Amino acid sequence: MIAIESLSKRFPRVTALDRLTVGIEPGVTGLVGANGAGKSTLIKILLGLSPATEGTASVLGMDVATQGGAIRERVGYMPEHDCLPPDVSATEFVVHMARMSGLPATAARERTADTLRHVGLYEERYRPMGGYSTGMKQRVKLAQALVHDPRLVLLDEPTNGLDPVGRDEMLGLIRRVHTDFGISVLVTSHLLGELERTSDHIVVIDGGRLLRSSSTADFTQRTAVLAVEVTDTDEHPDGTAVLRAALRQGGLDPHEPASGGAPAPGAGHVVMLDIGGESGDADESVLDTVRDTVAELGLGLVRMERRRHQISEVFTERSTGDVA
Ligand SMILES: Nc1ncnc2c1ncn2[C@@H]1O[C@H](COP(=O)(O)OP(=O)(O)OP(=O)(O)O)[C@@H](O)[C@H]1O
Repeated sequence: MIAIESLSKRFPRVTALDRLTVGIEPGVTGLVGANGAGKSTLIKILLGLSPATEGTASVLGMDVATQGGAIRERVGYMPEHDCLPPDVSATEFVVHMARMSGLPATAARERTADTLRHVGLYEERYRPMGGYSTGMKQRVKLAQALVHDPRLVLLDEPTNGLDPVGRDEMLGLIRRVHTDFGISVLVTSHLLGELERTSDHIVVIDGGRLLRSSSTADFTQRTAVLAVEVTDTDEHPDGTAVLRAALRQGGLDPHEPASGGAPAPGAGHVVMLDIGGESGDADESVLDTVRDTVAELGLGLVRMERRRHQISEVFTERSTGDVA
């Protein structure tokens, strides 16, 4: 869908993209990076709206430097910021965008009605958009990106400003853009864990550089971790500290739960251990060691739970130097 080769974008004082090389396959791809990582800059270059300083990129086989117009005919784009005229209705606006994309008047009206229904806007689509909630505005922005039936859509922070329920609904809609219509999606987010369930593939950029590009499953399964939750006792008022020390003596390498993301209930009493390798199969002897250590210390064992890494942990580990 997209081929990016050694792409750089330098502004006078900032390098927004730094020799980025990555390929995007059909499906849903999450482009993840902190604010300022270069996501919006990349999208603007892919649409042919902003020239790269160096390097090349193509979208659906078309060169972004010379075929921007043709790319924008076949690609849908949902910009990050509020961009809707307040005094026209969603229907008027989306019909207009469909006409701009080259649809004849009748087809534009039909496609607009279908698309607005698909994103969950009904009677309110005849009202001026100035009175819409953020969630409704985001839906209109998604609808105008889809109305001309593109092969690919680029969605820049579509969950921005939404509450948790609105976020989940938007992510569900995005997933269905691919499953129901076969349209490929490149969707950005600065929230690291947000796209885990929505995307087939995750690309992480940081400071304009590629940090990692892999399937979502690879991201979260690469290593298994064991969460061990214990109670405190009168003898050991800090159960996790004493367990960590004892496990280290036993040759294991326990660590604290990653910060970021909502702490799980009881997170203050959890010790994490990396177990198993690429396959995620735990070495049984590690489980035995943990159980015996907890028993010898006389702590209560609340749970031993094997779980997958979360994307946010990839970042946390990176910053502490554990993962290249
Ligand atoms: N027109 C511009 N002139 C100068 N600097 C720019 C311009 N556009 C972006 N930048 C800078 O380039 C860097 C990358 O910005 P970009 O908007 O691509 O990041 P982002 O990952 O999309 O973050 P956000 O989600 O906050 O928009 C930032 O440091 C930004 O300040």
